[in-house]
Amino acid sequence: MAARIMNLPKHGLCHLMRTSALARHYAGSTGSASPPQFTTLSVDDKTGIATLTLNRPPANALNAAFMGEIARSIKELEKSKCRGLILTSSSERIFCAGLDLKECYQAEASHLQGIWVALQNLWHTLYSTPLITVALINGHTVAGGGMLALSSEYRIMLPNFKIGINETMVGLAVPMWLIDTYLNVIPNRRVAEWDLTASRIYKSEHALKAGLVDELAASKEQGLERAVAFISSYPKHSLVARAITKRQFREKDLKNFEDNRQHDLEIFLSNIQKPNVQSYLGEYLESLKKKA
Ligand SMILES: CC/C=C\C/C=C\CCC/C=C/CC(=O)SCCNC(=O)CCNC(=O)[C@H](O)C(C)(C)COP(=O)(O)OP(=O)(O)OC[C@H]1O[C@@H](n2cnc3c(N)ncnc32)[C@H](O)[C@@H]1OP(=O)(O)O
Repeated sequence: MAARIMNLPKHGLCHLMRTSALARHYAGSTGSASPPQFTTLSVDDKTGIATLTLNRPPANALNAAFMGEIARSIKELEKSKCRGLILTSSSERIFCAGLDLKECYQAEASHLQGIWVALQNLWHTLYSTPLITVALINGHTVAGGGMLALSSEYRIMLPNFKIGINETMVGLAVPMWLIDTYLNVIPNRRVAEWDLTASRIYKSEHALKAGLVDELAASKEQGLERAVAFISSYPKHSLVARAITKRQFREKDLKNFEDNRQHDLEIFLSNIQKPNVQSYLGEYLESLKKKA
């Protein structure tokens, strides 16, 4: 792929800013002059396809800064009239392990609020984007990581990894906007209800059979080729009509979310601060450490 890291394309399909200009833009929108820290973004000039690589070792766990960075990149790509976006990970084992649980444990309410608002914004940005979105799931992806994959339009996964939404296992309810996102992929309500109440985690091969992912690829390289083929299958002249159609499919879910945004935040803050949830989180974090 003739990709360049944050460089100006020749043909005008993508009008991305150079890195320094992007940094100035971030400064304007966030009050911070720092350039992207946890992601790399490359754009193929010829295809107009961007690849956003998640790079927050060891697990691409989502904190507010990381989520803000992903959402801002998507917004930039929209403005640049890029055609499609491939989300992938720099790790060979983990696509995304969901929220950074270390930051959810014994944290100040204001910090927890920042995390949840960033998660809400990221979901809204990804779920509503007119870009053609593909998650190239080259590692485990659970909880908030599952959200990233399921909010994309097409999922290509490498073998022998795990995917799913395991919030009830962490002791918390799945928010309605994530249920809607799940139903958009697995429309069988009984299966979706069972999966989400039971915190069901699928292995890649089973996820393909269940329709949770669309394709398996033998390697990241093959997955990238397949992702480009999927995005390129939409002719240029249909992109606007395509985006409007996508929006119409997702509009009800987006409106439900907007109507309940504040309530959703309050539920999260109340649940996450409960002593039993915090105590479970502490044990869960210990169990993750012991694995190492
Ligand atoms: C708090 C929940 C709140 C609300 C939920 C309500 C609504 C849901 C809406 C969507 C939002 C979701 C919330 C979440 O995302 S909660 C996050 C839940 N995540 C998990 O349960 C994943 C836990 N991790 C794993 O299961 C495995 O790590 C994984 C399968 C991803 C990879 O396994 P592998 O064996 O390859 O690696 P590990 O050795 O386990 O991990 C490597 C290092 O990464 C650290 N790690 C892993 N996950 C997290 C995490 N979520 N946060 C912070 N750190 C994480 C792990 O400790 C290892 O670190 P080191 O020991 O190497 O330092």
